[in-house]
Amino acid sequence: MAAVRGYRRAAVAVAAARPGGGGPGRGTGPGPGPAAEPAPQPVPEPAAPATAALYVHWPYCRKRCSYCNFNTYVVPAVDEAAVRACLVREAHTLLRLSQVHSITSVFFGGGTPSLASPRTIAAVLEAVAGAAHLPSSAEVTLEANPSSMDTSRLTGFRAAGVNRLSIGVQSLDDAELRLLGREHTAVEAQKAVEAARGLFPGRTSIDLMFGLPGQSRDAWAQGLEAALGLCDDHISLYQLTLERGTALAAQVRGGTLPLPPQDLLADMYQTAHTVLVAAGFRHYEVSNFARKGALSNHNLSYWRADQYIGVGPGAHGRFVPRGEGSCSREARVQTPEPVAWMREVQSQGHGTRSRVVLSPLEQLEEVLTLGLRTDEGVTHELSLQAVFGVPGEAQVLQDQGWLLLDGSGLRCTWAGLAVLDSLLPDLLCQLQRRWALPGAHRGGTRRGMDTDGHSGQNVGSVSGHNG
Ligand SMILES: C[S@@+](CC[C@H](N)C(=O)[O-])C[C@H]1O[C@@H](n2cnc3c(N)ncnc32)[C@H](O)[C@@H]1O
Ligand SMILES: C[S@@+](CC[C@H](N)C(=O)[O-])C[C@H]1O[C@@H](n2cnc3c(N)ncnc32)[C@H](O)[C@@H]1O
Ligand code: SF4
Repeated sequence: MAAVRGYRRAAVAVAAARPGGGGPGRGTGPGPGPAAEPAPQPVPEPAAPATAALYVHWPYCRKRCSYCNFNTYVVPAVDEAAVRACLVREAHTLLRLSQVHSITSVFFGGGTPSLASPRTIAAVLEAVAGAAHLPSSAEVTLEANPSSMDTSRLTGFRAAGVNRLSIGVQSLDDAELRLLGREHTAVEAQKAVEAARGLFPGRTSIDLMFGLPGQSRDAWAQGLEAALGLCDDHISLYQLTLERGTALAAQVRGGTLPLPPQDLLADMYQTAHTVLVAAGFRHYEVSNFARKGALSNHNLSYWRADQYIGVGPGAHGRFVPRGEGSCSREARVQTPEPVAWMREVQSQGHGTRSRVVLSPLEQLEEVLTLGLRTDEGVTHELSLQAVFGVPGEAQVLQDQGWLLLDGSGLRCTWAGLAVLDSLLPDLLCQLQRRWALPGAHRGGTRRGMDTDGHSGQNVGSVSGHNG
């Protein structure tokens, strides 16, 4: 079940081995639990709130970076008027289909949406505000590349309604930036962040990468110090993932570039946690740090498994298509290739490539895998004590110091957050086993996720909601 790709990537941010060897025994999937234990009783909740976050994908970049395999295209010329018209039309269609009354946040990601003109960003926001309520306080983020963000463009984005900027700094070392295939220098990135902070004070975030080929502990510590001197109140730290098909992966696999060993990667992550927490940042998610309350509302919607609508090539969404009379939450993906996507939007109002109804168990699995990425953990949604408060994998993980279950919910310890990926299979096994108990399916599953009991079938055809 694919969640938003960028966030799955961050889930493997730190794969430091869990000490203690094999760890708790792995279950073998759904099966009966001990007869004497009560089955988890999901609490029936009111109907889904008519709110959603909205993601908008701009699928173009000027040049592909050596490490990146996001859904992005380098083309000689973009027909921006056509792309704009399609983004507007698809936003209309999907908003009507979802029947949400209010949009809680908008995120323009990519690709490089700072290459779009402010006019395009304004047109999409006007369409959203025309089809649903878009409160003036809603977070509206635009991802920006330091190579395409001069002050006049930034001013235009702000006038269009953007109120948060996420800048791909990646590194503040020129040699590292060259290795990453970036078009900007460290000084240019610094100037870009300073300009952005002037226009979006308190709401400028930077992306940094670590675990680069040849990167030493000292080089990373220096990079962090430089970033701390420059940053505003939000930092995202991504451990380099070697993506198949990228230039960097070919170089590493060909033996021309070395990757830092696992223990050094774990050490880099720990260093970042220590340095940023000492500087007043809250490590609120595996890859994200914020101070002065500057958490990313949009990304929190993903981790809390709220509804979100994805517009644009390759965008993902999770929402209930109430406009069709449905009350099942679906995982949706739009057609990735921009020309094919535009053709579909022009002919049928949307370019939805796939839609899959999520079963109640699949929804709970998402709640767990996404919620545990945050420092607040999973705080509601299901009877946590009934699922995890009984002898089993979760109990062993608690005894080993990776997990906490108490009156405020289930969450990772700091040590557990760093090895989350290695904890999840055990937890999912326990969830699946407990879910299989008689009586576990009564009632609703969680706030905002009605269910008709279907199990993950692909409902393939996407006709019936043309816009
Ligand atoms: C889709 S990019 C958008 C940012 C913008 N296009 C730019 O690069 O300036 C979002 C972020 O994902 C991260 N990212 C992309 N590929 C990655 C990889 N292979 N490993 C780790 N992080 C990656 C980078 O930090 C990047 O800023
Ligand atoms: C890697 S994250 C970086 C977020 C940034 N650090 C911040 O705090 O705002 C953003 C990227 O994830 C991907 N992404 C996010 N939401 C998405 C969605 N709903 N559908 C498809 N891709 C999405 C896009 O490639 C986007 O550029
Ligand atoms: S990292 Fe950003 S600029 Fe580089 S190819 Fe990926 S989306 Fe484009």
